[in-house]
Amino acid sequence: MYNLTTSIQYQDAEATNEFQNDIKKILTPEAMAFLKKLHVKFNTERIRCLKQRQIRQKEIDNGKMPDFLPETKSIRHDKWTISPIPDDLKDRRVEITGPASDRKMVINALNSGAYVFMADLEDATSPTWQNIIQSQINLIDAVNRNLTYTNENGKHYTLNEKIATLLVRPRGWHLEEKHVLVNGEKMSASLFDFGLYLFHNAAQLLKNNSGPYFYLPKIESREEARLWNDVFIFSEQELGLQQGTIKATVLIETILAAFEADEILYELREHSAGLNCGRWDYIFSYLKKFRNHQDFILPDRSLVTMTVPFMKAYTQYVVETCHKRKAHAIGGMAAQIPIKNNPKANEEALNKVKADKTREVINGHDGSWVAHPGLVPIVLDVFNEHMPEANQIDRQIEHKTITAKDLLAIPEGPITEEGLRMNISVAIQYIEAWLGGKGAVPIYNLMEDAATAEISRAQVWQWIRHPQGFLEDGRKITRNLVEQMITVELVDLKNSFGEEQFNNGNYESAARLFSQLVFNDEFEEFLTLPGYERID
Ligand SMILES: CC(=O)SCCNC(=O)CCNC(=O)[C@H](O)C(C)(C)COP(=O)(O)OP(=O)(O)OC[C@H]1O[C@@H](n2cnc3c(N)ncnc32)[C@H](O)[C@@H]1OP(=O)(O)O
Ligand SMILES: O=CC(=O)O
Repeated sequence: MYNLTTSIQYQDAEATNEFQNDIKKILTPEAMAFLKKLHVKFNTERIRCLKQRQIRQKEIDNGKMPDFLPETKSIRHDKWTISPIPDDLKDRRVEITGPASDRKMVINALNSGAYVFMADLEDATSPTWQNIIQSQINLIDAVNRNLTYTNENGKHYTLNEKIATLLVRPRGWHLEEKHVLVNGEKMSASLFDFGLYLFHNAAQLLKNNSGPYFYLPKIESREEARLWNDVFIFSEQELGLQQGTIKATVLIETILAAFEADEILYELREHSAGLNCGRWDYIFSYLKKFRNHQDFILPDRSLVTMTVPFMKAYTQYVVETCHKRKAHAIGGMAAQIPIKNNPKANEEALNKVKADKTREVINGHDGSWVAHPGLVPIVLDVFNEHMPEANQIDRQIEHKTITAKDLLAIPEGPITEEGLRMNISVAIQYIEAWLGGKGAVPIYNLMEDAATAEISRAQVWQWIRHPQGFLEDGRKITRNLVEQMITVELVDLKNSFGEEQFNNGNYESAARLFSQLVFNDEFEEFLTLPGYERID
C-alpha cells in the first residue's frame, strides 16, 4: 500500500525484486507528488459525478427518459468547431486495441500497420497491481522506442521504424486504485493511470513529434467530460505544457452520453480528438439504464447487431455530430477475430469484419477498431477503397434527423436457450480469465473483454426479473433454471479443459461471482467492482 500523505513506501512484501524495481521506476517521488495533486484537486468532483449517475438512474427508474437537454440547445445549434487536430491524428483509418500490460502485444500492435494503437488499461486489462505497473513500464519503453520482448522460444521482438500513433485508455471514473491512498482514501484509478502516463511521457512524446493522447471511457455526461478537461488544463499548467497539448477521443459508449455527444465535444473542444462508438459498452449501458422498465428487453446478445434501429441511430448521430464540429468519428469493434485451423469458419469471420467496416465507412466513420493484427489489412483495404482522403470529416452525409425516439427504439427478437446458455458460459469463462489477470480473451472464436461480458451477465439478470423473460419455447427464465445451467456449464468446462486446468483455474469462484451478479436484486454497476475485491 502506498500512502501519499504520510510516507512513500517502496517496499512491498509480496513483490519480487524485479517488480519492486518496476514500482520504483514508476512511483518516483516526483510522480507521486503530481498524482497527489491530481487526486486532491479532482476527487471530490469525481465522487459528485458518480453520485449524479445514481440520481439520474433513479429518475430513469421513475420514468424520466433521456432526451436532448433544453438547457444546452444553443451548444447543439451554434456554430463552433474543435481545435485543429495534430498531424499524427489526422488519418486514423485503422486502429488496433489491446491490453497495455502485455509487452509482446504492445509491440505487435505498434508494428501492426494500424495507424493508431489504443493501449488499454480499461476493458482489456484485469487491473492487478502487477498489470497496472507493467502497463506503465511498457508505455514508457514504447514512447522511448526501447520496448523489446523475448519469448520462451527465444524469438525477439522490437519496434519497427514506423509505428502506430499511441493513445492510452485509462480506467473509468468509477474505478479506484486500491494500492495507493491519498489522505486515507483510495486513489481514483483514472487519475492514477492518466497522471503516471502523462508525467513520465509527455516531454518525450512531444520530442517524437507526437503528444499525450488518450481515449476516455464510460463517460455519462458533459459534466464528466468537463472534469476531464479541467484535469487536462491543470496538468498542462503543472507540467509546463502548452494548453491544448493533451488530446482525447471520448468513447460514446453509454446511452446518456449519446444524448450529450455535442456537449461532450464542446466541453473538450480545445483537447478533443473526436468521438468513438464503443458499441459493446453502449449495449450494456442501454440494458443497465432501462433495466427497471417493463417495456425494455433485449433479445439474444447475437441479435443486437449494429443494424438494429437504436444502434444504427446512435452511430449516425455520432458521425453527424462529429463532422459538424470538424472532429473524427471513429467506429467500433467487431468481435470476430481470425480463427485458426478452420479455413471456412475463418473466412466467414473475416467476411463479417469486412461487412461491418464497409457499413461503417459508408456511414461516414473516419476509421475503425480491430482487435487483432490479422484484421488490419482487411480494414485498411475497406477504408482505402471508400475513403481516399485521410478522413471524411468534410463529407456531409444525408441522414434523417435522429430523434430521442430513434435512440431509444427497442429491438425485437427471441431469447433462445442457446442464447441464455451462451451468456452464462461466456460470462463465467471471461470472469475466470479476469480473476486470473487476463482482461481480453478469445471465447468461442470471439474477442471477449469486460464490456462484452457485462452484456452477458446483465441480460441474464434482466431476463430472470422481466415479465417477458421467456425462452422462445415458452419457459420462463428463472433463478432455478439459471442455477441448473450454471451447474451444467461448470461440468462442461471441466470436461472440455480437463480436470487439471479446471482445478488450477478460477472457474468455481467465477461461477460464484457470476451468481452474485445475476441473483442479487441490487444490480452491480460494473462487474469489475466486485471483481476488483477478488484480485491482488
Ligand atoms: C469492447 C472493447 O472495449 S474493445 C477494446 C478492448 N479489447 C481489446 O483490446 C482486445 C484486443 N485483442 C486481444 O486481446 C487478442 O486479440 C485476443 C485476446 C482476443 C486474442 O489473442 P490471442 O489468443 O493471443 O490471439 P492469437 O493467438 O491469434 O495471436 C496471434 C498473434 O497476434 C498477436 N495479437 C493478437 N491480438 C493482438 C492485439 N490486439 N494487439 C497486438 N497483437 C495481438 C499475438 O500477440 C500473437 O503474436 P505472436 O504471433 O507474435 O505470438
Ligand atoms: O469500448 C468499446 C466498446 O465497444 O465497449
